[in-house]
Amino acid sequence: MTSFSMAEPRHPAAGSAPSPCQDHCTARIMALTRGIVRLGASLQPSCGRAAFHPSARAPLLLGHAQVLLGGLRLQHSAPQSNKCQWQLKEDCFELTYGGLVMHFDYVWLRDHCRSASCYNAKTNQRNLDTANVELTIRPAKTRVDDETLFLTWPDGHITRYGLAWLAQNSYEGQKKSAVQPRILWDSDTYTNAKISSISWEKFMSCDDELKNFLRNFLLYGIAFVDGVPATLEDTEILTQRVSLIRETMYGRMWSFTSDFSRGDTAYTKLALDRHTDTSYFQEPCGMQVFHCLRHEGTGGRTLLVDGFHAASKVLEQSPENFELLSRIPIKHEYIENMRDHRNHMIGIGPVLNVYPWNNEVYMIRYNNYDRAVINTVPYNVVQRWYVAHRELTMELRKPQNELWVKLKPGKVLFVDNWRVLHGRESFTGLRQLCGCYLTRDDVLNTARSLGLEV
Ligand SMILES: C[N+](C)(C)CCCC[C@H](N)C(=O)O
Ligand SMILES: O=C(O)CCC(=O)C(=O)O
Ligand SMILES: [Fe+2]
Repeated sequence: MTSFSMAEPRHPAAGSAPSPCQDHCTARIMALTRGIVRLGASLQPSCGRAAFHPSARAPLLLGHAQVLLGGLRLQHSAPQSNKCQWQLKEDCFELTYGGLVMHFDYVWLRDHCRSASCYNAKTNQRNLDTANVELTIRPAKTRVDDETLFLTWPDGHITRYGLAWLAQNSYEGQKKSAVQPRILWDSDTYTNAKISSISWEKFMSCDDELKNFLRNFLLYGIAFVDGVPATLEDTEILTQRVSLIRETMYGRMWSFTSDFSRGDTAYTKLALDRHTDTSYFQEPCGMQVFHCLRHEGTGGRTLLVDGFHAASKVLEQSPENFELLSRIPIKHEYIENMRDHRNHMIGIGPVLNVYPWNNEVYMIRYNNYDRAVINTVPYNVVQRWYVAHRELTMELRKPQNELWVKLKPGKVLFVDNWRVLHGRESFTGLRQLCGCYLTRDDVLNTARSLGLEV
């Protein structure tokens, strides 16, 4: 399944300036239109910007395009060049470019005009009032040159679209690629990947190292920093290099031990089965940071399991169970009576949250402790949901999927709480853990600012 495999990283929008790989791409497109690129032949670009060519990102479309190009019946259209063909269809504008057949709704085209009066390029915001676009609008005139489509609208306004821009922003060009590239893992594959921990000094001082750290964190959903001074303050400084801290009812930075100071099993010495945290938030916390400041005793190892890997197995084995887990809304709840007030949190959403256009899982909400009463579906659906939930649980519990680590003072663990489940072994003795939750948007923002395409 494409959505679960490691997809090509996304590339920045190609500008209109010719890129060094353009000739290379053009040659391939010409080859394609002549039908001499074999199905399955790799279109991997030989230069970094070749993703401007849509089929470089979606080589699977190649064979499809060959067939279609061979049998295209063109109406109201003019072949503009070897690599681009278009036709004004009744309900959409059809564009074939770089081996990709795309369909654009006419209102969409008017709405996405990037002219100075319709779009503010300084703020990257739309100026055009979409509500003023006639819903039956059609272009009065169409022209395509090598790299640009020109549409003249009935009122005379002209929109220019880069063909590469259209390819990149079309449904067809987008649906096969993962929004968030990832490498699914079990214990062996993660261990064999030998992702080295980054040292605290490098993490704090070198942007390239931080970028590398974030790349791995986003690909695997976990990452470690070593040699961090074992204090809450230093842990806080560390995390702020990556993101804003997400404050919750547990505080901003938290530090906890088995004193049952809060009404939750986390604050005991008991084992905790694999789970995601804050499933009882409408938007569960994106990332979690753990730093074990001290442990004098036995046990207490941390368990990590790749939830996306387990979900991909369910999809492979029984799509109907995957579907149930991604459709049925489930409630999670946190009820805590504090001395002077009460916390009551409710989060509702499916166990597997997927993007509908590519079935890519972007968030798993799995916490059997905090799952609330199911009353959102009738009993016969509940039955099927339990079957699906069981299958996912079995996957999550396979010993080969369990990565066990012992957190020690100095070793900080980052967990993508939308993906990787954590748990812990029971323990004896004094054990103190500190950490915080991070705002997912800010982690991704930092990653993008360092040049990562996520
Ligand atoms: C991390 N910290 C100790 C502060 C909170 C633990 C929260 C535990 C809760 N059952 C959940 O899974 O969300
Ligand atoms: O004690 C631990 O290692 C983790 C406990 C836990 O699940 C949590 O704090 O979210
Ligand atoms: Fe937890």
